[in-house]
Amino acid sequence: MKVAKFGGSSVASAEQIRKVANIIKTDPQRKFIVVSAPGKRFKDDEKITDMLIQLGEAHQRNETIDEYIYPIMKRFNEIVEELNLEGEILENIKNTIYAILERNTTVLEKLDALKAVGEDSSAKILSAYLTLSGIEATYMNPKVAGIIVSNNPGNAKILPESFDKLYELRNTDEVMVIPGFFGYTKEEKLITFSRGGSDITGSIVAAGVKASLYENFTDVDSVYSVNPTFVDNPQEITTLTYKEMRELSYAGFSVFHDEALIPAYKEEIPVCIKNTNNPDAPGTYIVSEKKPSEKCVVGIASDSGFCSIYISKYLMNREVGFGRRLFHILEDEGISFEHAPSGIDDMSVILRENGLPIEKEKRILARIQNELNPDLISIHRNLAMIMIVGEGLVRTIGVAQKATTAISNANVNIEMINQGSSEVSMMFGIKAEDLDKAVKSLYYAFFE
Ligand SMILES: Nc1ncnc2c1ncn2[C@@H]1O[C@H](COP(=O)(O)OP(=O)(O)O)[C@@H](O)[C@H]1O
Ligand SMILES: N[C@@H](CC(=O)OP(=O)(O)O)C(=O)O
Repeated sequence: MKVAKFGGSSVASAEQIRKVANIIKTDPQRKFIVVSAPGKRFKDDEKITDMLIQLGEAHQRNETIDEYIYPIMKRFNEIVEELNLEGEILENIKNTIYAILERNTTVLEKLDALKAVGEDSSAKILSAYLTLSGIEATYMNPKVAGIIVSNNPGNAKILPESFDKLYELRNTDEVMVIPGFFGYTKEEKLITFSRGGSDITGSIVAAGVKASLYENFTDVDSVYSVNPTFVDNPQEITTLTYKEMRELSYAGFSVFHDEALIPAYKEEIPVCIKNTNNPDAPGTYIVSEKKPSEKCVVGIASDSGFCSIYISKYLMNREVGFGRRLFHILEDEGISFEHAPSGIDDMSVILRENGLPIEKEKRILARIQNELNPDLISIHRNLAMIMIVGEGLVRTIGVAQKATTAISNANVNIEMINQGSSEVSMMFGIKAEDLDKAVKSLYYAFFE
């Protein structure tokens, strides 16, 4: 039996939902369906999740909310009407939104409950439409399904007891439609995963019911070897290992959430990325092992929005506990770091820029200065990271030289190189403004 997750672009309109129903119809193995909230129908369209967040923020500011609720209801109204569904669903969505706004909960809990309305409504709409189309289907709330999560609003983590509970759903005769993106704490509080988290729900359900395949339906035929916004018609990837995909999605392949691989990986459930608009295309398979290929690099991922804290102190290597004290300061300030390359007298800590707002920057620099007494400390913002990924990297000579030559041919300065800790990737830090030319040059060096 298969778990199929349909992303925001797959449920963005009535037309897309009809395609989804056909895909479910053509394969009776597709028993567990996970859906996102309606996403973008065209480039500059708005995602329902973003509209719900704006509504929540306006409510917090005590603004009138009608102008925020109206476009949300208009989107759902169009979908429900075009699919000829009962208007009762719309009433239900509207009442849910108002009930959340009136509830006496914390700001973050309220925002999470609002964000979940998108996925929850999609699941109700799709199950009603499947039933109308003659497929026995039922809406299944994540609480009833057993998706139990930690109490971290906007960043839930799955709790291990969820999987046994999900296993009990395994022998269903009906198609079960589960909203993605959220679960419930043991105290029954609704908490969402991080953005893009319906992929995580799909993987959790696949692991729980021990599916034979987790299909992730989106709007591209496959995972491409580079983000298609950088290069026209990039090469398609037919097979990736979990390790490769984890690195690539962490580093910017937004087609699949980087946290979504872990549950499927632990149960060795293959994942297939497929296109709702072209379901006959074979898609990209993510598996535990693949035949060694002649290509050592499978993908080049990149992301901007990083910054680095650079610290230099003569004889740092001899100062016992220097690194620990530095990380302790970051921990104390609630900051997680991404990478920490170091030398004899120097250390850099790479962070996501949104984790280091300007108001925190001053305090942290002062603490590092006072508590670690370095010779030099500086912060560099607007950095981008490029990750070259492939299981073949370890056994291929000359990859670093090929990559650095490609970056220098693009006339781009490398601010940082990180290789070694992960056997399947090599990372380069550059200025964000140089990202486009560096990625293009790397792509041509490795794939053309
Ligand atoms: N390497 C890549 N291969 C394919 N798609 C990619 C890649 N990197 C980024 N993307 C983007 O991911 C998008 C699909 O992910 P997403 O927008 O989350 O879809 P969904 O609406 O199905 O959740 C694609 O349209 C594409 O722009
Ligand atoms: N709707 C949520 C969760 C999600 O997974 O969406 P999508 O499938 O559109 O990436 C978000 O926008 O974050």
